[in-house]
Amino acid sequence: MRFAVVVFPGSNCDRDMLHAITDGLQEEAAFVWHTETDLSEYDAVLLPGGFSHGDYLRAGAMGATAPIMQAVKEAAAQGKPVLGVCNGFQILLESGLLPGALLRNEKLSFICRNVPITIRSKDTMFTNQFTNDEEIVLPIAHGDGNYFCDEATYQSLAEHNQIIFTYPNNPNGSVHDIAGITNKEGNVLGMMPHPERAVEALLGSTDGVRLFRSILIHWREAHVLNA
Ligand SMILES: NC(=O)CC[C@H](N)C(=O)O
Repeated sequence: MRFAVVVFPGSNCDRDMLHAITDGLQEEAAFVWHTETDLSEYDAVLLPGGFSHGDYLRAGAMGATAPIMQAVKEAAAQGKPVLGVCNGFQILLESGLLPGALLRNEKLSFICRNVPITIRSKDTMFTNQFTNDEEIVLPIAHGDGNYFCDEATYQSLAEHNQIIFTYPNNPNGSVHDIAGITNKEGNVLGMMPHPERAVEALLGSTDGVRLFRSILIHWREAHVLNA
């Protein structure tokens, strides 16, 4: 399986993301610069964390206008897995691929620590290696991680099982403790916690590998086992 790691000016988790795929998952991954326009040779698209364009204007707002985003939208429309982590989540929201917005953390300070995360749905291509209500540990590292959507959007997210991760101890003020959501089709996931920083026991958690393995297993079931 071939993963694209999209790199924006100011991305700083792109190498961790590549490492998670090539070393954690033992699959292929390549960097794709934000000015590129074609992702057709990839099976999945990863938008890494960081500070694209220095978070100027709003975090993710300028990244969302990059030439590569048209190709990301095409990949999403084709049903390919698209994962945005942290700044990648911010870019997915700003580009309209996911609903809602990420505001400044409630207490206005940058938070960088491991936190518990609850799996709310294992029935996705990103979470099939977990169990429902399982608690895992992932690092967070953000200043703008306070997820917000209006009540109607929340009701729709809940109704369509699009809320995938929540915080049992809400660190940033996110509405309804939301840490990660998918689109209605379930193939675009945005999340604030960093699975790519949780792929080695030495660094405190390997729970992130199970998320990447979920994508691989889903893809193999759809493309290899049925071939
Ligand atoms: N680790 C990150 O991706 C940081 C995200 C973002 N720019 C913030 O501080 O909110």
